[in-house]
Amino acid sequence: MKIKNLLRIPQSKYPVKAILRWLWHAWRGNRLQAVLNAALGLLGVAASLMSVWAVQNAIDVASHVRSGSLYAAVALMGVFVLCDFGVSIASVWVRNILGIKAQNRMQQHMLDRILRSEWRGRDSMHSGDVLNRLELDVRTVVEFLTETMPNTLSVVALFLGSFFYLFSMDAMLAVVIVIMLPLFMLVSRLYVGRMRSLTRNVRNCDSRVQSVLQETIQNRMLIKTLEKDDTMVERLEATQSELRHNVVRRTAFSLFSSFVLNFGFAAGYLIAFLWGAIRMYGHTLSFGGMTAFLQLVARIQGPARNLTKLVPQFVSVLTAAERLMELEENPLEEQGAPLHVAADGGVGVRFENVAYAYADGEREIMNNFSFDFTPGSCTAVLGETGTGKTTLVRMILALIRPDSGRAVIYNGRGESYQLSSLTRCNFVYVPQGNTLLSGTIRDNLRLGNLSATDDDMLNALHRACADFVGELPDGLDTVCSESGGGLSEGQAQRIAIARALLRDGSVMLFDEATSSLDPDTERRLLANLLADRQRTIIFVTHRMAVVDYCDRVLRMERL
Ligand SMILES: Nc1ncnc2c1ncn2[C@@H]1O[C@H](COP(=O)(O)OP(=O)(O)OP(=O)(O)O)[C@@H](O)[C@H]1O
Repeated sequence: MKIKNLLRIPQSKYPVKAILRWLWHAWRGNRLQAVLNAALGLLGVAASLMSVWAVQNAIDVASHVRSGSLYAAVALMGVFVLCDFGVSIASVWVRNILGIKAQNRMQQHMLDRILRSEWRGRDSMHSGDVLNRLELDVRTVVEFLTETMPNTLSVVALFLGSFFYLFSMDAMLAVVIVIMLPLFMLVSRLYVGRMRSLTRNVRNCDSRVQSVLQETIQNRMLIKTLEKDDTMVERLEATQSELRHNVVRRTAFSLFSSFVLNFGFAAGYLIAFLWGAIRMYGHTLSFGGMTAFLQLVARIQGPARNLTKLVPQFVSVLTAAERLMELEENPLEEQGAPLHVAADGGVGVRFENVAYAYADGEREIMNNFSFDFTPGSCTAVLGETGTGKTTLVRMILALIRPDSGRAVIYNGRGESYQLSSLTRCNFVYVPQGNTLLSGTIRDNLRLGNLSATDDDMLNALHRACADFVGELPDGLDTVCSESGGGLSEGQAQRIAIARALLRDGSVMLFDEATSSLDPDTERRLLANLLADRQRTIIFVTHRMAVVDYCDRVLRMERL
């Protein structure tokens, strides 16, 4: 690889200033741990510097340069060693216990932010990528904020302390070190730029590997039936090989940089040694002084080495923060108290001249669309595939917004409100397919209403024609695996309907919600649902049996 190529700095998405501002906000949530770590680090520095002095003192006493008790001098050395032990035990405790708390807090914050943001009809990132960011990038950022940064403080303090000690012994050498600092800054700037892009590539590839793994595991039954086990393993190998390639490039650059750095350190130590030896030869430095001098040079090189080790960590955190900032790119939905529309005289939904096209879509899905789902009505929404039925449901639930025109929820009192995330509380929605989560049936039903009693749940299950739950050996406590595993599609669908019925909304929205039911169960379910005519009902369906139960039909046409 050409050295010129190694040093090339590519552009990054966010300016460093914006990333640092983001990190500063994140740090404010983890102050306690960071401050504790910093305090422990500084105590460690104090103990370390005192032990340099104690060693010099003991050697000077032993070589009669200074008077005093040798035993007391060695005992003092012991005390500082013990202090060092104490500090390191305390910092392991703080790191492990408070560290996991800080990580959990940041994960919760990020998840909350993702859930509250706008969705716009399609996720821009693969869920495997999002998970990878929530696990690894959160860990990198938290470790940096709560460990690396406070440790940097102590490393800098140790560096400065040693520097002034050295200055008092040999001003000339200390000044030479200061002169070298700008050179170090320049080299590290080049290094950071290049390393950032290499790290970004590695992290992106790692996300892709996780995405392939997750999708394969999630769909392993489908893959088995398509007999594509080998294809998926090959796909994993292809992404992994890309990851390996990027890791090799980063490692090559990292080794090259550390070779240059270590060469510099080794040369520095030899020069310092020669300098001290010449002074000792000329009797301007004692044996104890020479020992302390070499220890100090090592103690300056130690923190300087540590500072250079911080640079790759700094690079990693810039990359991790950037990837987390991308998770926060989607704007937040309107936040505030839910807007419950009073159900006096029933609640309806009205579309007035609505136009809509997906941002990345090729055509308009709605154009001058008007329809009134009047209070208490039961409407069947029909239409060929791709005509926009699901888009209509998304708009009612305010997951997407009209490009023009008005979509409102209103009641018999004449109050009307623009559909938004705040009006979502008025809807009871049963989506297509199996939407149960892992946990017991009770856990799933509680998602509909956290305060529902067992009686409420059994009542809702009865209305959803899911009385079979009562006959299961564990009843409501029956455990389902992911996506309602252990239940048939039709059983899972009816539990999902019961879950929706437990929600207290005035408008019920069913998106192909009876597709897995046999005709008899479907008829009983529809009769139960329509017995409650206080609610407005919207069925998106292809099934004629459903249409027979509805009093109105909305036919969606392809534009
Ligand atoms: N997130 C999206 N981005 C871009 N285009 C989309 C998006 N979601 C849907 N579409 C397009 O919008 C059109 C309407 O889709 P929609 O899902 O609303 O149809 P549908 O009537 O519900 O179809 P089906 O009966 O097959 O469920 C389709 O042409 C589809 O390709």
